Amino acid sequence: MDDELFPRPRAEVAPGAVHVPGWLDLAAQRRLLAACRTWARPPAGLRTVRMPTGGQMSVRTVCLGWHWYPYGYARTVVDGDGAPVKPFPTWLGRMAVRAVADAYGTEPEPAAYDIALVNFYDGHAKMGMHQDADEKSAAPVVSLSLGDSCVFRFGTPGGRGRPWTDVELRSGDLFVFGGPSRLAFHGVPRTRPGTAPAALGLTGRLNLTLRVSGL
Ligand SMILES: O=C(O)CCC(=O)C(=O)O
Ligand SMILES: [Fe+2]
Repeated sequence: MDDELFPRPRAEVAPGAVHVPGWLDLAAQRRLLAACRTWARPPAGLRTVRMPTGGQMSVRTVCLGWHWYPYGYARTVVDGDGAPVKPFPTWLGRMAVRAVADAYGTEPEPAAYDIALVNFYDGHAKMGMHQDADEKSAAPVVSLSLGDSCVFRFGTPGGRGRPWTDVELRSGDLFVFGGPSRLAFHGVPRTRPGTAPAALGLTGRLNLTLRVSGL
């Protein structure tokens, strides 16, 4: 976006992990938010994920293309209402390809993006350090953020502990992680409630990760 008081530069946080601030302008954020609201509706809508350990995740999630559950992918909501997962739209796949090219400064290369995980964070939600490792493809993960800012903690593939870099992700920001960082541990220790752009009309934070299943 061009209305930042101080422009935030594109930054390579780790090899293959690139933060592109303000990649989506307000109009694009609004369109994406409207789509998320549609996807959140049942059947196969927003749900709370229960972990095999008995706890539950504090984010609420809806999936497109493939349904993620701990720890795998299915075509139906196997740990919820059993409905078929909503389709992954072709426009979202084109957006993912463009995002990777913009982040890496390369020509767009066709890639079969076929999964979106949409996570909703209320003011208390967070996400522990984890790897996105249930995909068979090594294609980069594309992350788009809407609404409240958050602290996005980006570590290494070696383990969930330090070293890591804390990046502030704001509404409209893009973060791509691939190559040597594809399996880096990452998480969201906190969001910053009340920081969403007023004109967006979202209380809380949404994050979409777009992935290639390789399935
Ligand atoms: O909310 C974020 O920025 C990260 C989400 C994430 O890591 C995931 O969905 O696997
Ligand atoms: Fe993740």
